Amino acid sequence: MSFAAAADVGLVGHNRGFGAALEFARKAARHTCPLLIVGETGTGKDQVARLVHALSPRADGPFVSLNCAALPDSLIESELFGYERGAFTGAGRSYAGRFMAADHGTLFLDELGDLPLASQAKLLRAIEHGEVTPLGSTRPRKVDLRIVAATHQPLEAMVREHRFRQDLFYRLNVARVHLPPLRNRRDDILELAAHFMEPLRRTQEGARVGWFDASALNRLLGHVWPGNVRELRNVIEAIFIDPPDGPITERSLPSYLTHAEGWEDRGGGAAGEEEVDERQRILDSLCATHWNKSAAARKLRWSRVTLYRKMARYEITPARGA
Ligand SMILES: Nc1ncnc2c1ncn2[C@@H]1O[C@H](COP(=O)(O)OP(=O)(O)OP(=O)(O)O)[C@@H](O)[C@H]1O
Repeated sequence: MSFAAAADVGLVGHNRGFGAALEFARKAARHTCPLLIVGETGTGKDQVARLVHALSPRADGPFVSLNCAALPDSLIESELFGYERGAFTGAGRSYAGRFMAADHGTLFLDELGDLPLASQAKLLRAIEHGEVTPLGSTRPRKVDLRIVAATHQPLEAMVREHRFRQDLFYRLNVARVHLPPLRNRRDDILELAAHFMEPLRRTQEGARVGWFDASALNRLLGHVWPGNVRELRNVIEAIFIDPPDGPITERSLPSYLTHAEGWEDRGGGAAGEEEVDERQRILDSLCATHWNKSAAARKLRWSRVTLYRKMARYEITPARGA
């Protein structure tokens, strides 16, 4: 990955699994196929979506985002597809909607797993036909954009439980970036901490803050980080509310960090990383060969049987028609 490009949108980290995910995102950025970014809350999905847009041929076009969890079901469709004046009570003027606003650019659908089932069907139609029909209109409008979607929810399981449409899942799961949780990339914690401290050090008070002492370092490196990078950023900001003069000790850390039990590494972290790497390599080869599994298997120097076995293991679903 060109880390310079990642740094352009403020992405920091040299962990192998994270680097492999960014590398795949960078490659996928050049294509127009939809991209699905998965990862726990606070792992950087929004940031990666912006990176993909910035590196894409549509970089000069708009980047428009919609958080599917932030709107009530009744408003999602009018927000996505727009409406005509008088389409419903209160529609005093027409509204183009986010799809049209993202024309020639990227539409980022955050928290895709929260999109209501009825809207999922309309979204699929809009993607497949490249057109949207605003509420209250019968005239479809052409739109040319790239969809990047993100979710922290297990979409495969939601498909099995009929909570997410299988056809939309297949349409969006063509290229997938998995961002590892911070607990599986603890080698990035200190670099990220330094990154978040840098602007805070620019004040007179902040400039006197030193680095973490040994006990504070233990706390940082041993914490589970359920809120991932966002939680780490918040912890750093909290330290600078009443900044210490000199090294940062345990006393400067939020109390929940020093009272919580540390995370027991049972070897899962390293294995998790390797798995993320392998999954990315498989997706990379499949995307590069347009999901031709014989060609992808050759690229990976595996037999087709091995590729099928690994695809099943990592729940990699073939794109429709592949
Ligand atoms: N690799 C990184 N380098 C620097 N900052 C990062 C990185 N990853 C995440 N952040 C920062 O952490 C915060 C959360 O990131 P972001 O909003 O992209 O996460 P997310 O996965 O989209 O979260 P959510 O699922 O809750 O929407 C942001 O302030 C972002 O700038």
